Amino acid sequence: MRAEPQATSYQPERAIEQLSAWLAAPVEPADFPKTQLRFRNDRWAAAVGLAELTDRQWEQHFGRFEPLPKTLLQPLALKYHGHQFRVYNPEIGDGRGFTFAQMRDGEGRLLDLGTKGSGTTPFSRSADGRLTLKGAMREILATEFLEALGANTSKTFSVIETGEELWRGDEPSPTRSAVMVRLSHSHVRIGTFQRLLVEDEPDHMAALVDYCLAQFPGPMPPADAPGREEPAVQLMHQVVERMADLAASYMVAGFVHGVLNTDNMNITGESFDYGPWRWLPAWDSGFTAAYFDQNGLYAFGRQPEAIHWNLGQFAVSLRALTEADPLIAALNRFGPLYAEATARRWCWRLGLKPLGMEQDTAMVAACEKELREGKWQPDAFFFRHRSGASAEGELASVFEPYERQENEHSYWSDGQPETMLVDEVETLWSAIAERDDWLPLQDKIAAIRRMGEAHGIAPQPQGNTPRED
Ligand SMILES: Nc1ncnc2c1ncn2[C@@H]1O[C@H](COP(=O)(O)OP(=O)(O)OP(=O)(O)O)[C@@H](O)[C@H]1O
Repeated sequence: MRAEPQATSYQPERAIEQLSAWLAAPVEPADFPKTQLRFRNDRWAAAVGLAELTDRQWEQHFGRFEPLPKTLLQPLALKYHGHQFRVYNPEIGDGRGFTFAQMRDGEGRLLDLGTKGSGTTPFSRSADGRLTLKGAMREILATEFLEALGANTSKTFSVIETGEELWRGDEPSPTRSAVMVRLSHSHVRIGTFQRLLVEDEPDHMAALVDYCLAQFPGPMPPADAPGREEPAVQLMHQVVERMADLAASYMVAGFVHGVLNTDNMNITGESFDYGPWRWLPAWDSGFTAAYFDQNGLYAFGRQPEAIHWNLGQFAVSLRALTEADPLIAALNRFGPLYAEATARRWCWRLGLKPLGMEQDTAMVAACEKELREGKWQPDAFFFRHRSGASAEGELASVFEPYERQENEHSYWSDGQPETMLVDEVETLWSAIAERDDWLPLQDKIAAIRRMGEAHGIAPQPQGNTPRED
């Protein structure tokens, strides 16, 4: 388990510039009518040496995009394609965002500050390049709640209101605008590789593989893995490992991402792009988040399969560099890795020490049965059964052999767990929309962080990074 991100000095980087001639288009930020700071993530600002900025400086950098010292010379809109709901779309790319800066954290790991809602780019098509304030608020809530539940997620770093009126089909309009900055170990997507396949740029793809292996290091493939000396095969194994863990983290969190397209799959395994997400009100594998997902492609229980399918598209892209068999061998590790990660994460959320795959898997199955039959709201289930408590009948005997963690944090004595159900999200938004009252949101963020502390998140349980501990 990792400690609190260490306060570190600011360490600017420009690694992406090696690739930008073919990976990105230089762009200009929008000139907004106003910049009003709404959220600054000082916890993570400290991790990259930016916590000392005054609010005024913060607005200049993350609302006006005045360059941070010694990092990228110009904002870079990244080029990518992607399968959206299984249909290939070659017309995407950063249409309302760019990589603004790169830096290293206290452990030398590369981080990007990427924007959303910062203006149009060559990839905007007919859209406005903007983000709604409500969309930005939803990004804050999703990232904070996932982080507190141990998922490997991008961090919402900054939200600044920008004073424009936006028109959206899925919000009462006009609606307020914002620009968001997120912190993430990369913005290299599966769709970034798909584009290089379609554009027939194998040399660039090889350079991108090398960049990923160097900047986001991971373990070597297993000793018996075919082709394990090849960079493309190494990257495939690492990405399969990370994505299996990502899929497990969604399931154990009871989280439905909603839009698991290949352009929303970060090579580092970090979850990102929080649009129509929902948390489960009940343990229902068919529960769907996005109103436009009529066929339930990205329903709760289909998320591991969707992520596995995306990995298949990653393998197809890497065929530009290597043979099929070693890639298929890597892909075939997904199922067992997913099962292992689910058992590990499930034990973690319940505060139980793992007893081995067979027993842990049986314990998860018994919990799922109880979740369904007892019609539990999932957060309430995990809260009540923390450290094997409050179980009756079959479940009590399943928990019995487990060594339990002491629940020392006061959170576990609360009457109710923190939840992130849609009604509360709407209530938090109403306070802002109707009264410009930001206090309920601030209180909620504080409560989520307290829940994270109770889980021992301070804040990186499995590492917010692909690097092995
Ligand atoms: N308002 C908009 N203006 C311009 N482009 C947009 C807008 N909304 C979405 N897009 C573009 O449509 C594509 C798919 O959008 P999607 O919602 O998956 O990404 P996003 O939320 O904008 O960004 P990210 O994936 O970086 O979080 C992307 O190319 C995105 O940049």
